[in-house]
Amino acid sequence: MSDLSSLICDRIRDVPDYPQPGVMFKDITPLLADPAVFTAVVDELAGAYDVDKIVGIEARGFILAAPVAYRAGAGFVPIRKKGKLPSETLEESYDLEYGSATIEVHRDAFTEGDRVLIVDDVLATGGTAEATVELVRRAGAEVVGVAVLMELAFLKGRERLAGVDLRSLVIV
Ligand SMILES: O=P(O)(O)OC[C@H]1O[C@H](OP(=O)(O)OP(=O)(O)O)[C@H](O)[C@@H]1O
Ligand SMILES: Nc1ncnc2[nH]cnc12
Repeated sequence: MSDLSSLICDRIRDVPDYPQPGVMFKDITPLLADPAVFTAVVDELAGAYDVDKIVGIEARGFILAAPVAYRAGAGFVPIRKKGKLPSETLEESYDLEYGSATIEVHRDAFTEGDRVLIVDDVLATGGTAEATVELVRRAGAEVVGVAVLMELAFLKGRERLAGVDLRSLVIV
């Protein structure tokens, strides 16, 4: 395991049975509160891709994706839960580890052919990431990759992202 991966592991707290029995919740708030680790994560992701836009997924994805966009000199595009974006949207519905949701992106969020990196905190079943890839492509952009802090390998989310470059800073 790399130095950064072990720092990340040390700063992610396991919370059993949240938000429902049987789920081991990966809480990133200790990592966010540690300036050295938070900065190292943002720098690592911002330096690894040549993209026009970074996409962040509400809500935890925003916390990582916005500083990555700033550091990379890229634009930031929010993917929001249904009903929060004010202009015309595209939407996708999906299931995740502990529920289901519908997400949206503004129809005009991208310039045709924009190269895009999707950033989120956790990849679990992959439902959220798969729906986001679909939305970005429907909106006319190219998905260069998906980057997450932590991948829960036993939920096999990676299998739902066939053909997509997936980078997980930690795989558990
Ligand atoms: O791989 P999946 O099974 O789809 O799960 C991963 C998603 O679940 C969490 O978001 P959540 O919908 O809980 O929203 P939040 O960021 O608002 O807490 C997490 O931030 C990912 O986006
Ligand atoms: N176990 C988990 N911990 C944190 N975020 C999640 N999103 C989906 N499953 C999760």
